[in-house]
Amino acid sequence: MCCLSIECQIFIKKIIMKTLKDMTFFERFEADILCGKKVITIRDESESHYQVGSVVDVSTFETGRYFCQLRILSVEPIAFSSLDEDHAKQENMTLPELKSVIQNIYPGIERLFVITYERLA
Ligand SMILES: CC(=O)Nc1ccn([C@@H]2O[C@H](CO)[C@@H](O)[C@H]2O)c(=O)n1
Repeated sequence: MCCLSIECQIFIKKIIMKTLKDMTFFERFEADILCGKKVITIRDESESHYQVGSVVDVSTFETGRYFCQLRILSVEPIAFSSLDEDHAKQENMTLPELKSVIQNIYPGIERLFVITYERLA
């Protein structure tokens, strides 16, 4: 039995549902996303819940500033060791750059997910 009021439970559920539909990016990637040079993101398991076909509101990680909406096209598992030039190209980076960025964000994590998206106007 939950001791919170029904209003409180609904409020918490709304926050959770909104959080699951949001995505954040580091500010330095905003320009590449907006001009279509960066068409994937690579995330760990905690961010692998995005539903294919859903539309997510995107904001900056640093300040929470909204900057676009993306439609999720696919969510596929990928091992860190299997990342290749094709992934790097879709990130608008070289492969060593991409691996270094990911190692900084997700140190020691092998099990990752490639999320492909399209920007909505
Ligand atoms: C802010 C936040 O919550 N998390 C992340 C996680 C990842 N990324 C970018 O996705 C690609 C592969 O990981 C690279 O381009 C990353 O820098 C990001 O911008 N923000």
